[in-house]
Amino acid sequence: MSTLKESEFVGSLDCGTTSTRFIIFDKHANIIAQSQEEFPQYYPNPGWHEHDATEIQEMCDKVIAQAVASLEEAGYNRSSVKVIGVTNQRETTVVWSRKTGKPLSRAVVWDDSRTRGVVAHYEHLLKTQGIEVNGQVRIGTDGALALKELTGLPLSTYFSAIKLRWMIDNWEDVRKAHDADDLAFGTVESWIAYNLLGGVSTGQHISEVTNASRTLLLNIRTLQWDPVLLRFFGFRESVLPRLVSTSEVYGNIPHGPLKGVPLGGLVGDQQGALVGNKCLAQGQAKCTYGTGAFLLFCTGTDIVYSNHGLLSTVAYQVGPQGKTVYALEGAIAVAGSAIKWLRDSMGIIKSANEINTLAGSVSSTSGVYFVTAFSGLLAPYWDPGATGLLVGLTSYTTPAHVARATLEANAFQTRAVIDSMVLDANSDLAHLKVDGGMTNGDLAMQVLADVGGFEVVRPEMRESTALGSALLAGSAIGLFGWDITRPETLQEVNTAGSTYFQPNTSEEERNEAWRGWQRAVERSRGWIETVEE
Ligand SMILES: Nc1ncnc2c1ncn2[C@@H]1O[C@H](COP(=O)(O)OP(=O)(O)O)[C@@H](O)[C@H]1O
Ligand SMILES: O=P(O)(O)OC[C@H](O)CO
Repeated sequence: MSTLKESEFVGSLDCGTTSTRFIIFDKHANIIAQSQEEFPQYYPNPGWHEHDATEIQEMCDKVIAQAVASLEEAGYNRSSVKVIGVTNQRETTVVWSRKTGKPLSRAVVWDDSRTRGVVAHYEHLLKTQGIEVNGQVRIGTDGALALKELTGLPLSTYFSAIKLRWMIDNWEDVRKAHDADDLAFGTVESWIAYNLLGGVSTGQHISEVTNASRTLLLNIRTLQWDPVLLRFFGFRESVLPRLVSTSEVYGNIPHGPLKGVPLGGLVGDQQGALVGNKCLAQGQAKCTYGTGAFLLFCTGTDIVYSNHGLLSTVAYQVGPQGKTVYALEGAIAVAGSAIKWLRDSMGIIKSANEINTLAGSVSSTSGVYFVTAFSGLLAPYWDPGATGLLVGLTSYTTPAHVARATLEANAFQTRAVIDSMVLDANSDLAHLKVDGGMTNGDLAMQVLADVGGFEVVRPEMRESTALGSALLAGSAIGLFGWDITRPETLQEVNTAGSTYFQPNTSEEERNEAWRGWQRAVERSRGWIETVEE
């Protein structure tokens, strides 16, 4: 007879860019068991970044099995996991065959910038032929505006439709599958859900709306795939998944350690972190520092269109009939990945955490700026022609100055996004709630406060992304009385304390440093001069 205890927990599978983790939470968001694994990154050419979708799937299976084993070691029966949610790196584009259920190519990762030429092509198309919306051709800057009104997004290498176009045009297997109506397109949650729910035999081809709002194919007002966009990018309708909400039961897991458990939440990781931080209502914001950094500001049920380089995106939709809640987003492509680059490619540090010690060994960068534009610049600059730039070097410069400049780059980009957010949302930001791997570094957080001039609030339990998908999944089955649409039901969740970082700089110092950063950004912009369509 089993001596394992029965309880009630919720599981969350967090498939980030760098690693995959499965975390089992109790009703207060205490972590009962967890497992995390990094998976391989492929950089086959400058600016290219790929994942193997099969490896992602295998890693998901592995971390689930490991966390369930830890749960049992902690004395709990696996049947205590009542529901699970999934949260994921967004925009990364996966293509697989409907017939075999196997990937047709590597996945193209969100920060991959090989598609500059595709972007140039569609910019040209907007200028010369425009886009037909409601029988009216909108052309040139009005065409770009039409695209922004439909999707909330600008044309950029960042979004999935651009990547999918490149994959169909350049990879023969993908093109053949598209021609033969055998191509299934999905962002990462779509691929994970397909496999979790049984793969080719019983799997469902679904996509969740926060993820879909990053494809350039979703109409963010109607929350439907838009035929105008499908025509503009030239895809067959058969490639598209069925749209689902952020919190509902999509099906039960048919086999494996969690056999029979419902899948109740799917959410893009940044929106997951917004929910996990309980920023559910208009005016609440958070910034997550993982591979990249993403500041989301909840705008409630209104879509706020940015005039300062931010994205309008879906924050969540609870249930198929639920109201859509939106956010303004500042997406920064490079945050923790610059630290990983210092570790893996430059060998300046041996572990990510070491950047804090190295950067802390000097009190300033001594004039060094590092524009970490490894795949162009996203918000608020949107310049695919920018490249990484280290400037202000002298013979006095040491790795410690470069390390500190890397932390400052992150802080300057955050300030740029916040400045835009203040202008667009017409509201000031007194403090910034943060989470993600990079927030483990105390110095990284102090530099953020010093450069930004605002208070940084770091929660004790900062697996907010995973917690968000757990809350959405729990809410889908009414576990613990959770209901995302009634924030008061979440009051008992994650009440552990926070650490506060206050700025230790004068406004004058901050403004001087900021001027230096802006000059450095100007020099990095447009470094790639010509982009072939
Ligand atoms: N102590 C630390 N100080 C600064 N950065 C760190 C630290 N620990 C991890 N990181 C950075 O955090 C990133 C991983 O964060 P994580 O939230 O797990 O990312 P993702 O969700 O993108 O996979 C890595 O790029 C790493 O460089
Ligand atoms: O893996 P992260 O946490 O850097 O998040 C990636 C984003 O979802 C990309 O848009």
